[in-house]
Amino acid sequence: MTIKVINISKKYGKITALQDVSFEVRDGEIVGYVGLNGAGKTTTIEIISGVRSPDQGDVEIDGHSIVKEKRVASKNLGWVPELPIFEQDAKALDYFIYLAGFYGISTEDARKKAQELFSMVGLEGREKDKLKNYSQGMKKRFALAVSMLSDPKNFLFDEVLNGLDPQGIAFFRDLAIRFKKEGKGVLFSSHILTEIENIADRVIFIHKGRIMKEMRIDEIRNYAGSSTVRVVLQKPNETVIKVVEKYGIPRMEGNTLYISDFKGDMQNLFSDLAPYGVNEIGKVSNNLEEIFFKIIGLYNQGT
Ligand SMILES: Nc1ncnc2c1ncn2[C@@H]1O[C@H](COP(=O)(O)OP(=O)(O)OP(=O)(O)O)[C@@H](O)[C@H]1O
Repeated sequence: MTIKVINISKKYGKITALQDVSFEVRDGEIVGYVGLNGAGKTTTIEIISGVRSPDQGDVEIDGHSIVKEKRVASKNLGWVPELPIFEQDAKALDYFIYLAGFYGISTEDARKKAQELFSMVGLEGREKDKLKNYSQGMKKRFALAVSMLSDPKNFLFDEVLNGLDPQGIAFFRDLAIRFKKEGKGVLFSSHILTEIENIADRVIFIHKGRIMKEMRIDEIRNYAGSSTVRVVLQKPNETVIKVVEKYGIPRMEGNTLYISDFKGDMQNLFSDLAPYGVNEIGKVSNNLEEIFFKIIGLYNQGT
């Protein structure tokens, strides 16, 4: 177990940003943290990283409390913020060496580390540029290099793909996969489910500060791959459900019948439903965005 979020809550004045949020990110696992803008992702990540305090609850990083043992706990944590802001007039390399000082790394060792890490994040040749002149993508790469100073076992990527070019997106995705292979844990937040579908092992859905659901990626894929049939009936009654049970998992909403995980023949279904007057019949796709909306309760169509 690596990152353990235990019942954290956070309010900003009257706004409840987080309410009783708990989850884990284990070794060698990429966990997607998905929610709409304002759902509470950044607040969660800032609390895990120790830059923000929870009103209640705690986070353990490899068994160390971020609230009570911040120094030890945060040593094993690398954090790439959503919008790294480096307005310093300082040159990237100088600032990197300065920050390395906080980790007890000497200037000489920091220079060596810089060579390795600037090249690793694709910033070689740009060491002498001023940070304020870096592009957003470069700032993210720089934040990543800084986050790797203590060679942490756990990473927090907050909307890291946002605003990146395709090369930058591929870079951060590949990196997350590499970390996973090295047995590290990665929490990867995003407001777009498809963005993390190909890399995450599990997805945690957050909405209005609460965890709505946790799903393994294969469960999400199965869900997306299964089809749902939607039938609008003229004269439905309570016997309909029994009649269509053999086709999948039925559910009535007013005059509309939904059969999720549909297996069978549409013609046969049509005949079986004929006595109830079929107005409309058809398959509904379950794309990832629909699944997302369904899970967070903003969408009632389909299953
Ligand atoms: N410093 C703050 N002061 C007051 N309210 C805040 C502050 N930071 C966040 N909030 C509010 O807390 C809620 C959660 O915000 P948060 O930034 O954690 O969401 P998010 O999921 O990261 O959103 P986004 O995808 O837009 O970054 C929102 O309602 C937001 O307006």
